[in-house]
Order: sequence, then C-alpha cells, then structure tokens
Amino acid sequence: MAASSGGKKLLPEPSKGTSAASAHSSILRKSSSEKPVTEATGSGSKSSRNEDLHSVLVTSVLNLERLDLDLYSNEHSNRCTFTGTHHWVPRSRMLFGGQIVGQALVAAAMSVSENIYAHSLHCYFVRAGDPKVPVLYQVDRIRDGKSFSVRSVKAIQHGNPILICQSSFQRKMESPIHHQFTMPVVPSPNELLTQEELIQKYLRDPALTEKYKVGLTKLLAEEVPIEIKPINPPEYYRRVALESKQHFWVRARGYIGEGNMKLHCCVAAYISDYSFLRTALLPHFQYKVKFMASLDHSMWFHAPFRSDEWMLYECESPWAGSCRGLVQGRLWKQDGVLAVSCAQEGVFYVKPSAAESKL
Ligand SMILES: CC(C)(COP(=O)(O)OP(=O)(O)OC[C@H]1O[C@@H](n2cnc3c(N)ncnc32)[C@H](O)[C@@H]1OP(=O)(O)O)[C@@H](O)C(=O)NCCC(=O)NCCSC(=O)CC(=O)O
Repeated sequence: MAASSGGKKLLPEPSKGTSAASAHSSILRKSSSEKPVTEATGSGSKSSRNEDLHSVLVTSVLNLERLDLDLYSNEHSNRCTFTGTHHWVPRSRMLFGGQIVGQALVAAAMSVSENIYAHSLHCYFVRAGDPKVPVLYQVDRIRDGKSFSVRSVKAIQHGNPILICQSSFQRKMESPIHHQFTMPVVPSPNELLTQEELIQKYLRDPALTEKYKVGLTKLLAEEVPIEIKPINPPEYYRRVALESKQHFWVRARGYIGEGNMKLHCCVAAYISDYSFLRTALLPHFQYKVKFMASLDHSMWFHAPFRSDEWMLYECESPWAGSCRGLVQGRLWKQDGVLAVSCAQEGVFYVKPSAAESKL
C-alpha cells in the first residue's frame, strides 16, 4: 500500500485493479483546480515520450511502500526496468543521488502533518547505492515545534546507511521581510531544443567519430524522467575551457498537476541532482574523470512551484580543489520567482585525457 501521513495521501494508493496512475489522476481530479488528465500538457514532446501522461516520478519512482510506522521501501513501487527495482540508474552504476534524496524526503514528509511544508534539507551520501536491491527509508521524528518540525531519515541497503538526510518543515507564515535576486535573462524554453533534439542534431554530423556516436546514442536511449533544454550548450566537439557556470530549463517528464507542494519538493529534489555536479568540470576539459560522486546535497525551498513546469536551473561552481568541487544552483520559475536554492560538493578523481577530437 502506498504511504500516507495522518490520513492524507502524499501519493495515491493504487487500489486493486487500477494502476497507480489512474488512482493518482482520481486524487488529482478531486482537487478543484485540476482538469482531468486527458490531453498532453505542455509541448507535444511531453506525451510522445511518456508511456502515460502522468509523470513516472510520481506514479512510480517517488511512490514508496509503507512497511511500518516511519519505515518505507521503494521495492514494489518502482516499475521494473533492467535493474529490477530502480527506474533509471546513471552509467556510474551507483544509484542516482537525486532518487535517494527525493525518496528520503517522501518518507520524511509522510511523518509530518498536512499543513507544514518542507523548507530545507541537508544530506550526506555515505555509501554508493546498489542498483540491484531496493532501499529502505527509516524516519526518526527529531522534534515537532509550534512552527517547525525536524526529521532525520536513513536510506538503508544491505543493513548499512547509504544516505543520511535531515529535513525541516515549517508552518505557512507571513513576514514583511522579503527579497530575492533577479532572475537571469535567458531565452525562453520554447526558443530552445531539448537535450534529445540536440543529441539528434549532433548525431546527424557526418564528421562525428563512431566512438562519440555510440556514446550519444546510449545517452539518447536512457529513460531519464526529466526534460532538459540547455542554454548555450557548448558545441559537443569543442574542447575548450568553459566558465564553471551553466543554465538549463528543466522539468519533470509527464504531468503532476497543482495541489501537492510536498510532492513537488520531492520531485525537485530528484531533478536538482541531475547534471548538477558536472558544472565543476566545465573549465577542466583536459582531464578525464575516473571516478566522481556527490558527497552531500542541500536544498532550500523558498516559494511554491510546479516541478512539471519549466524552471530555469542556474548552476555555478565557485571552487574546486583537493579532489572536490562545490556547485551551487538556483531554480527559477518562469515568472521570475526564486523557488529553490541548492548546493552540493562532489569528489572527483581524474587523469589527463588524450587530446582526441570528437570529429
Ligand atoms: C565518496 C566515497 C566514495 C568516499 O568513500 P571512501 O573515502 O571510502 O572512498 P575513496 O574515495 O577512497 O575511493 C572511492 C573510489 O574511488 C577510487 N579512488 C580513490 N582514490 C582514487 C584516486 N586517487 N584515483 C582514482 N580513483 C580513486 C577508489 O578505488 C574507490 O573505488 P573502490 O570502491 O573500487 O575502492 C563514499 O563515501 C561513497 O561512495 N559515497 C556515496 C557517493 C554517492 O553515491 N553519491 C550519489 C550518487 S553519485 C551521483 O549521483 C553522480 C552520478 O552518478 O552521476
């Protein structure tokens, strides 16, 4: 059965005979502002690549199974793919950090009352996740105050923690003190190509070497449940030192709908770790990565947003050294509101790369 907190379902409980998606859409339809999910939402590409219109992040990846009070598993809620229990695993063969953070936040959110919302989380990735086995999420209710509640979650595999995540939730509060930076001026999503369209463009280049054709074709085949539109993507074959900054539009693949801010925060946790750490590598084209992994991940949720609508991810890396790199990110809504801030440090082991061209 899907998890619930105090009677409210953070995620649908797929009743017998109905898929999680249809149970999910019935819950969606109950909230007044939701239109029934019958047509593709957003650009045509959203439906062309989705097995159904609901985001697999919600119907599957973030739909944990409650085993006991404050104990959850992702074993039966993830659709089986080639790994058996995890929807998508990066080529590093370690569980995707964003998946573990998003699922840990789902588990924490199940243990707090309906009227408080995630405002921050801080995690350490302490062991690589094993893509061949499911993950258990154990929630520790640290404190429930008048305005704030704090939770600690351990993601566990083979009896050991792979992630420790502290998260804090706050009751809605108004304040006369408010400011934010100004959103960067960039082309809008409908002026840009998706990552897939860019890869197809590169693949049409007759001069591209076979090795890069194979790599790009593998990338195209991955079932990443996130849509991305890079801004000023470097020419794939150019080997130049770039500034340690990148901007791209990002959203969950598929439809999620209004209503459940806790859910959108969990989806944003998943999304925020994708293509984030590589920002620190952009100036160092002359090195090839032998091993890289996120060490930690922090997020601050500032304002309501929709994780299934385009948001601008402004990423920068102010520092790298001692085999580590720091990246910072801001997720902006299209109306200029700063929705989420993120930060992460990663470990890199590199070697000089042969100066072969991609053409
Ligand atoms: C970060 C850690 C590896 C640090 O642990 P340790 O200190 O014990 O490990 P370590 O750094 O000594 O070694 C880690 C691996 O790097 C190799 N290694 C160590 N030193 C090296 C060097 N100088 N040059 C090349 N490789 C080196 C080791 O062989 C080892 O692989 P070997 O194991 O063979 O000895 C661990 O805490 C960890 O795995 N945390 C989880 C990280 C994670 O899963 N992040 C989220 C997903 S990553 C992600 O999301 C990015 C992505 O996938 O895209």
